[in-house]
Amino acid sequence: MDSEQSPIRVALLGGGTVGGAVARKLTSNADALAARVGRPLELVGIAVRRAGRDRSDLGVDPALVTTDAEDLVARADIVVEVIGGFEPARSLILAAMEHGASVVTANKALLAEDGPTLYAAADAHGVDLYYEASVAGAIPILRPIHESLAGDDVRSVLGIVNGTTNFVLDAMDSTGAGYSETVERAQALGYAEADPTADLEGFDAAAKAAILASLAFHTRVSSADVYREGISEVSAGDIEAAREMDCVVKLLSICERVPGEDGDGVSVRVHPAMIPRSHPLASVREAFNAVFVDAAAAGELMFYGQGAGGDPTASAVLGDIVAVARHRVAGGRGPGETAYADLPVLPMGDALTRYHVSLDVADEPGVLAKVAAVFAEQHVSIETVRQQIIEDRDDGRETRGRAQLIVVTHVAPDSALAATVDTLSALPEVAEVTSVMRVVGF
Ligand SMILES: NC(=O)C1=CN([C@@H]2O[C@H](COP(=O)(O)OP(=O)(O)OC[C@H]3O[C@@H](n4cnc5c(N)ncnc54)[C@H](O)[C@@H]3O)[C@@H](O)[C@H]2O)C=CC1
Ligand SMILES: N[C@@H](CC=O)C(=O)O
Ligand code: NA
Repeated sequence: MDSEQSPIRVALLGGGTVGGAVARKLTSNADALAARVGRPLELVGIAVRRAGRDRSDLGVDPALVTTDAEDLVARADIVVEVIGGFEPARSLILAAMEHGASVVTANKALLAEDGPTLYAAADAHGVDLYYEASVAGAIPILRPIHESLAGDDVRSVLGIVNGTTNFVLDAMDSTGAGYSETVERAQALGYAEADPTADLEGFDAAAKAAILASLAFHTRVSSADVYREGISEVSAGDIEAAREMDCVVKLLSICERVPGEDGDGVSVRVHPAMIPRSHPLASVREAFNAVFVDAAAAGELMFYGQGAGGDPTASAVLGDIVAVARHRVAGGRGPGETAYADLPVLPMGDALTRYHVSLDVADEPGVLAKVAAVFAEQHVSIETVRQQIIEDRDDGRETRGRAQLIVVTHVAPDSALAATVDTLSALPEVAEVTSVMRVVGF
């Protein structure tokens, strides 16, 4: 039992982008934090991977820096895990809980893979597990869903939850900057994960979608359940096609509760999509994030802010530290996992989506009818179709006998749309399917 005057001991695992910012704010804002908690927070150590590096950037007594994370977790009331990845993060979190420490983590990859194990350990040892920083950085989104909306029924969560990919797509659209140079800038600014593949291939956004869906629908959703496409296949042609439609391309995380005759299911997916420039998500620039939540009684709610970077992420981590420290002072714990609904996660093929398809076709009689027939065979209804003659790129003269067809569909099962594109690609009249992109928000 903590005594009334003794400080609450905080151990920090990881002193990188997020850990460094947390260490600096814990130290520089110590008095205000103590007043908010009702007891001082004492930083008892920072575990790092390698000894001997100059860690003056952390702004703490160098004696606090250690490579012995196992020893550190045994000496803390609150353990803050900002190492990332699966191991040793998972073992250290479990060890911390065994020692009776509450855990604050920003580790979406681990939570989305193994959240139930962490929650079970928190229950078994009567401690808190808080992770607001793991989704959309500084934006308060998990506690609003888990606590503020606990009396409502969430119908959908739609958002931009990866700063790196938004930064890259935004730069490609607005400045025409190249893909690789923009990724390097995102890394230098501390947005990208250590391995940017996690960002660029959508793994980071998929982990966040799994966490959001689990909380929103009271159902266990893991990263493996999430349909995922990243942005590495998004070409300058796709960005241009979007611009011609007065749209932008965004990497969206979409979590929906889908009513069904045999009971509801959930659809959880991450993929690039075209959205109209007039849509509020289109104005989310650089590394910013935004999340829309639609709940039965509340209606639509929008959350916007910085989703990545040291200080913004530290804001969410510190909020969690204060929350769990207050529980220590008052006694008791915050809410645990609610997975009672146990809804099935539906396959991507069943998701209802819309496609934008650009085709380079032979400009001959009957081609449009043949293309339309492929859509009809799959029961995909066409909303708009536009044809333009393809011009010679060098001298602006028309290229004889070729045209571009741009088709936007109505909503249909994703499997039917995918099959339509496969069949179109094999048509002799179709020289090339130049762009395929899902469309959201029209
Ligand atoms: N950077 C960001 O904008 C955000 C990061 N996150 C999450 O926060 C966590 C940390 O991310 P960053 O600070 O960006 O990573 P980082 O790579 O900058 O820092 C990780 C730190 O962990 C330390 N570390 C690695 N292995 C260790 C070990 N075995 N023992 C002790 N320390 C070890 C490293 O030395 C480094 O100081 C990750 O889970 C990440 O997904 C969440 C939201 C935003
Ligand atoms: N790499 C992530 C950091 C936050 O989670 C991102 O780019 O959003
Ligand atoms: Na957050």
